[in-house]
Amino acid sequence: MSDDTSPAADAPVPTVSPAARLETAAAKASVLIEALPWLQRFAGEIVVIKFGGNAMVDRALQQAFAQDMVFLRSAGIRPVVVHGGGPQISSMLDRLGIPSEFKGGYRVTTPEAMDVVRMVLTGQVSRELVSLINEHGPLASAIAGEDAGLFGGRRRGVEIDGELVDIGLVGDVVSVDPAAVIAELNAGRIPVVSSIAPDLDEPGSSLNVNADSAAASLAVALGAAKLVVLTDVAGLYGDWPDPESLISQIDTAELTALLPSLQSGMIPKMTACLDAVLGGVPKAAVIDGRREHSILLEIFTSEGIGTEVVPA
Ligand SMILES: Nc1ncnc2c1ncn2[C@@H]1O[C@H](COP(=O)(O)OP(=O)(O)O)[C@@H](O)[C@H]1O
Ligand SMILES: CC(=O)N[C@@H](CCC(=O)OP(=O)(O)O)C(=O)O
Repeated sequence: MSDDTSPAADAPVPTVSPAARLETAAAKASVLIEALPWLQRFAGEIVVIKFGGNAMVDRALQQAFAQDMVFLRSAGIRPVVVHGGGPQISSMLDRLGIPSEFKGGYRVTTPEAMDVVRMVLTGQVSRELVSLINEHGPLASAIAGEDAGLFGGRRRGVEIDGELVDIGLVGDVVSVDPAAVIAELNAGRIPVVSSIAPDLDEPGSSLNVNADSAAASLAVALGAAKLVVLTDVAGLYGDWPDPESLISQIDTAELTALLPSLQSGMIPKMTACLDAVLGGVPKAAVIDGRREHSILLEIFTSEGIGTEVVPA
């Protein structure tokens, strides 16, 4: 008797021994069992995940990320995605011939650049992520920080060599009304949030907010159990770029002391983790988004991966 799934008569005979197959099956079972305390710990909890622009440029990584979000949702966790898009914004500004530079890890944002930031984050990056997640079911919905009063922002400069430097339409999130995100979560959806905030001091104008910082503000407002930041390095290096200096755990006091020595994109990222944990989120982790399914390893295994920030 034969059906569609039976091997063809001339198919090669599998060479794996029954003992090896049992061993593989046992290893798979032990991975599932290792996940049990973490499934129990995070059941029903909100986890805010920041998906960084540099980890998003690869299509296969984006697809794996979308699958992971659906996995978390199906396992009873409530993921909220905050996405970046720095490289995508830079590439569009380049194509349009609009000059762009970073100061202290933040993009100097002119009104012309701000239009591009909004277009790329809400019209391109967010849409792509929503459609990838929705390949697995009608789960994801996009929310911009400008929608339904989600974020309120205030302009900020950056301190360089002790001097406050103006970087244009760049802001911090100073108020969060998470009602729209909670409504989506309660409807069983995976909210996908873009980091733009209306300027509270300039009605009608919006601010470019670093996505790490927006993710931290949202995690605090939602009372998230964890903030996970996916990026394009293994984690925080104490002595960048010495590969031996990867830090696996750091507390808020140690991080506060280390912060002034950090460079470029790590400044907003580690400030975000610090603010999240000081704001009551029990743990924040920076992990390597270049490794497929790294978020599952971070949430469901005892060791975790990358750099974990914990209260002092
Ligand atoms: N101490 C450090 N540890 C790790 N990465 C660092 C450090 N200092 C600077 N970096 C740089 O920060 C980058 C991550 O920031 P960024 O490019 O803004 O990431 P993302 O797009 O994920 O937000 C890394 O690729 C690395 O080049
Ligand atoms: C003020 C500021 O720098 N905003 C960022 C917003 C996007 C972002 O944060 O993207 P990543 O997470 O990929 O870096 C920018 O314009 O690039």
